[in-house]
Formats: sequence, C-alpha cells, structure tokens
Amino acid sequence: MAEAGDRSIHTQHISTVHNVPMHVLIRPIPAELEPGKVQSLMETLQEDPERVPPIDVLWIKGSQGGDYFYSFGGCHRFAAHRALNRETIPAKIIPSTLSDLRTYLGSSTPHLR
Ligand SMILES: Nc1ncnc2c1ncn2[C@@H]1O[C@H](COP(=O)(O)OP(=O)(O)OP(=O)(O)O)[C@@H](O)[C@H]1O
Repeated sequence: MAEAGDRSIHTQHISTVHNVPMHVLIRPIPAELEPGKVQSLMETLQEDPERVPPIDVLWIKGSQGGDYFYSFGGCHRFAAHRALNRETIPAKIIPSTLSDLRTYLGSSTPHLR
C-alpha cells in the first residue's frame, strides 16, 4: 500500500525502532495480499531479518489521553509476522494527529478518547 505523501519526510528523522506488540496495532484497511510475497517475507524474517525494514506506525493521542497505534502500509510484513506467530513487530512510531488519521479514513475517522 502506498504511504501518505509526506510520510518519508517524517520517518527520515525517526531512527528508533520499537518492537511493538502486534495486538496493539489498529489496521482499519483490509490488506490485499500476494501469498507468495508473504511466504517469501516469512523466510527472510527467519533467515535474514535485517533485510526486512520496520513498518511505520502512527501514534495518536485521544482527547482523554488514550494512546492509539494505527498501521496502514506494511501489509505483507504484518501478515508475515502474524503467520509466524510473532508477538511483536519492529516499527517506527510516528507521533501523529487526528487530522493525519483523517487523510486515511476521511469521514470514518473515529472520535478517539
Ligand atoms: N523476501 C522478501 N520479499 C519482499 N520484500 C522483502 C523481502 N525481504 C526483505 N524485503 C523488504 O521488505 C519490505 C517490504 O515492503 P513492501 O512495500 O514490498 O511490502 P509491505 O509494505 O510489507 O506490504 P504493502 O506494500 O502491501 O503494504 C521492502 O523494504 C523489501 O525490500
């Protein structure tokens, strides 16, 4: 999936990679997956994990202080980690706002608390 146009500018300044628990990630857009690519990524993750870059995760603060972690791209990497039963996935955490989220979800953007 394509990343938002300005994302690469943001991630350039984020070098820390976090091992984010899979279960905290919110993925509102269903992935269209190529099974062969997922399989290939699973093999790379087992044999040479350094070749698989971290996914980008949007960190959004709710109006009452809640923390929400949204993931849009990285569909095949996410699927490969899930298929390997990994509890965490390496990710760059990008501090983001509700209006950033709105660029993905439009009028479906929830009222995060
Ligand atoms: N075996 C592999 N197959 C595909 N990509 C691999 C593999 N090993 C390492 N990579 C790297 O993993 C990343 C995969 O990113 P890519 O954009 O292709 O898929 P994705 O972001 O996981 O899924 P999508 O683009 O569908 O959301 C690339 O940086 C690629 O170089």
